[in-house]
Amino acid sequence: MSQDKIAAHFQLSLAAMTAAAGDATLLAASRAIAAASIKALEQGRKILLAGNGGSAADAQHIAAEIIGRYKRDRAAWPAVALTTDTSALTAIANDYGFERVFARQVEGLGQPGDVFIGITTSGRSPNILAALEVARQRGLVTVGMTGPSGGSMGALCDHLLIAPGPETALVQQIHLMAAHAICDEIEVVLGKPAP
Ligand SMILES: O=C(CO)[C@@H](O)[C@H](O)[C@H](O)[C@H](O)COP(=O)(O)O
Ligand SMILES: [Zn+2]
Repeated sequence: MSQDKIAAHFQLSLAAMTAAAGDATLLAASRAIAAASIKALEQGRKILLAGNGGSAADAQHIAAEIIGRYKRDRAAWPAVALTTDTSALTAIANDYGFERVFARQVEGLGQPGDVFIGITTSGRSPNILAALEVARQRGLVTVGMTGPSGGSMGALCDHLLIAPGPETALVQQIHLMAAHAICDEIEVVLGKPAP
């Protein structure tokens, strides 16, 4: 691979990030997700997250920022990625189908007032849509993070962040940038140094 070709990946990323930075709808959604997360954490609720593939890694990354820390030393806040327990994932997939792997965990772990963040760049992953449905039925705040093809998720989501990336990888990059901004806001508002 030529260096020019590698540089082109960075240029594409730059263009996608520039589009995202000027996307008022995305910025408003990010603010709203931060506010909903702050409200839930203030009330002692938790944040659940799920995604497939790279978005599973993003779910884990975001959960780690919240329960560990982003930039500030402060109390731990409850956040769980539903992508990590291979025993639960394989049992649920084996017994109920892969479509239920997150929905079943939301059913077991989710409480009214918790936040569920479902990440799907296409907006079409059945296991994320099923989990959003269960989350809504159980009274969780439902958040979707998706790409340009995921607009129909809006029917299942209290807050929907649509990243204006032209392909999955760039949508993922925008999701992660938005998530870091959201974590930053949560820490600024709630973060006091740990005792
Ligand atoms: O990371 C990547 C591509 O960058 C892949 O692993 C990607 O996440 C997988 O193909 C996922 O299955 C895509 O699912 P989704 O984002 O459409 O819900
Ligand atoms: Zn990837």
